[in-house]
Parts: sequence; structure tokens; C-alpha cells
Amino acid sequence: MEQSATRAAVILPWERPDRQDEVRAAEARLEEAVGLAASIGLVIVRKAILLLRARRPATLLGSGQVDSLRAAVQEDRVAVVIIDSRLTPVQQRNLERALGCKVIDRTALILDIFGERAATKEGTLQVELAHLEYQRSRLVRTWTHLERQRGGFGFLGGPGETQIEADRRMIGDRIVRLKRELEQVRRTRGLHRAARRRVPFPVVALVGYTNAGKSTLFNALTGAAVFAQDQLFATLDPTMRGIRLPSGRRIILSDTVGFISDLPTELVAAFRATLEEVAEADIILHVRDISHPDSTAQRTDVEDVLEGMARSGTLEEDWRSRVIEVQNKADLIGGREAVHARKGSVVISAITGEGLPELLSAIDARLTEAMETVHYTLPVGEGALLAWLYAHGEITERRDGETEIEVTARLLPADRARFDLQTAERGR
Ligand SMILES: Nc1nc2c(ncn2[C@@H]2O[C@H](COP(=O)(O)OP(=O)(O)OP(=O)(O)O)[C@@H](O)[C@H]2O)c(=O)[nH]1
Repeated sequence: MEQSATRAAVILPWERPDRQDEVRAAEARLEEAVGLAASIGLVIVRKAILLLRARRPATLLGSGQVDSLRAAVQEDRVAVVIIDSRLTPVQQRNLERALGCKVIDRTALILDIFGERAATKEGTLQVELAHLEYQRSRLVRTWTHLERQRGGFGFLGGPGETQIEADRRMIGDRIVRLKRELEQVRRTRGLHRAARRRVPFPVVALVGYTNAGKSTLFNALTGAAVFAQDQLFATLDPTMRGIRLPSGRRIILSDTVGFISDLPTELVAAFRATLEEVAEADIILHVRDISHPDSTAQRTDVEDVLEGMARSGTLEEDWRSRVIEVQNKADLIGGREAVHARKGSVVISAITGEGLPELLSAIDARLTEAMETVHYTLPVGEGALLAWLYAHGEITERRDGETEIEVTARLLPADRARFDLQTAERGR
């Protein structure tokens, strides 16, 4: 595929003083950017941290740095240079001219990733909106090359003034339409929620920083224990997979887009929209890279975003009781035994597999803990409802009468909502 062959260089301009701890932070930041670029299919053939004494208005980088970068671009046949910083439209255009290749900045890279990962209607619209606003703020031919290749929104025309005016109008019109569509989607969101609740198993969502190991963990867990793909899962998106826990209970594992350090503010709404799955989750697995120099700050960031979602009503207020913290990459810091497990957390290595059985048991235990005791009186003959209760909960008591069956069961709050929805529909 053409896009998988796109050769890229990732450059991190670094303005902070080069103290030893800062160097480690810069290296981690560069690794993050490399991971992000690789996640959209770019082949990274060069990466570098460039120390900035001052931000040059024309090119951001110093002229010597631009010269050696040009040589590197030629030598390595680089098609795209990613500057992990914010570029003004002028800087971007000047760099493209000087380097003789496409140049994109951090915001453009992140937008691309969100565009690929947005799963819900709202997520897709929100990302497209952020994308158009970004383009409008530039109004020059920017990264249409990458766009076309990847089938995105590459509709910007030539660089002439009239063309730019026409583009400005077109983008403006599209933004107005998108905002209207978004409102429409938000109005009907409640309806979609109810429909999603009919996924008949508890949902466990993975959240965490990019590179924390979410996908590795997702694959490790699903690779080992996927249950037969039935009709239901064919219609779900590929970031959702069903697995069976040691208890025999089935769950849906749902991967989400990763958190990114210093997320540009204009992308916050788009990011939150891509996190919508978390609102549906019975359990949130917060995957952390405990070997990362910013590990603690990253944890706070994730919790702050979830708290923000709770304040805005997207997430239920008791979200903290549904989080299991997963302290990943224990193998890099001396193995499971060497790591102090925080309360409510499980230490693992998604790569070596250590701690995975304990994690599965923790999910099982947390689901059991979250169950509520409910009583139902079902008419005899409603075998399907009774069967549903047996399949999704634990029946603790059952009394069969002439016309009615009384059942006491333990159910998850979400399952209880699903069950109530079913009985309400039958009553209709
Ligand atoms: N040593 C070690 N490396 C790990 C472990 N888990 C993941 N990794 C590595 O960390 C890198 C990032 O892992 P991913 O699973 O792609 O991370 P992610 O959280 O899904 O990242 P995004 O998809 O960008 O959000 C990869 O190179 C993995 O091989 C682990 O337990 N130990």
C-alpha cells in the first residue's frame, strides 16, 4: 500500500535547558511522537531532538539546523517531516520549501490519528470540525498531499488568492453544516445510549496514555480468550472484542484512542468525543506505563479528563469506583515483585504476560462487587426473560407459583438497566 511506504522523519524542537532529567523527558516525548506517527502507517527513518535557542519566526529552527535537516531528508528519501511542535503557516511553508518535502506539525498529526480512530458519529463530526478549523486558520496549501493519499478531506485547491478566498468560503459553509449536524447528533444521543445498552455483556474499556500498552494488552487478552464471533460482534467496531473471564463470564473489551501529552487545546473536544465508549463501560481499565518518567503526571492527566467528563454529565459520577489501575511494563523495572502495587491496581507486563491472570480475576471480582440484588416477579411463560437473568446474573432465589415466578438475582447496574428495558418493551 502506498501509505505504508511513506518515509518520515520526526523532529522534536526542544526549548528547555538540557538538564539530565529534562533529557530523559525529551527522549520520552520523542518516542511518543514516533509512536504516534507510526500508528498512522508512516515509516520513521529518522528521528532527532533539536535544541532551540530561540523560535525563529521564519522557520522555527535555526538555519544550520534547517541545512542539516535538508541533507538528511535527501539522504534518507524522506517524504514527510513531522515537527513535534506548533508551526505557523508561514513556518510550515518556508520549511517545506527549504526541505523540499511535506512538513506537518503536531496538531495536524494528532488530527490525523483522531480521524482514523473516531468510531462514533459524534466523534467523527467533532474531529472533522477541528480539522476544518485548523485548515481555516492556515488558508494555505498545507498537508493536502497526505490527505489525498489517505482519503481524508483533501479538497483545498491551488494557492492563488482567489482560490484561497473560495476555500475560505467553502470551509466556512462546511463548518456551519457540521455544527448543525453535531447538534442533531447530540439531541439523539440518548437514544443511541439506550441502543448500546443492548450489548448483552459487561463492557470493560481501556484508557491510558499513548504507548502505555493498551493495544498490546488488548491483543494479549483477546488473543488468548476470544469467544466465537457471533452476529453481534460482526456489527461492532474492531476496537471491541468479546472475551471470557476465568469465571466463565463474558465481557466486551473496548480499546480507546490514547491520551497524548500537551494536547493542543483546540483538539480537546475532538479527543473527548473519541472517548465516548468509556461512558458505556462497566469497568474502566486505566493502563499506565510505570516505567515512563512522567508516569505520575500522566495518571493525574487521565483522571482529570475522566473527572471533566463526569462534571459535564458524559460519565457517571461514581466513575472512580469502576476504575482498575493497570500498572504496565513491570518487566522494565525489575518485574512484578519489584513493583509496589497501588491500592485497587494490578501490576502486569502485557509483553511477558505476567500479572494477566491476576488482572482477569480482578475484573471478575470487581464485576461481582458491583452487582446489585434485585427482585422480579415474572409471569409464567416468560421463559426468555428468565433465561436472560440466568445468563447475565446470579439467581440467588427462585419461587415458582401457579401464574408467576418470583426471582431474586444479583445483576450489574448496566444489566439491570438492560433488563428493565426489555421488560418495558414487552409490556408495551
Ligand atoms: N517492555 C514492555 N513493553 C511494552 C509492554 N506493553 C507494551 N509495550 C510496548 O510499548 C509500546 C506501545 O505499546 P502499545 O500497545 O502500542 O501502546 P498503546 O497504549 O496501545 O498506544 P496507542 O495505540 O498509541 O494509544 C510498544 O512498543 C509495545 O511493544 C510491556 O509490558 N513491557
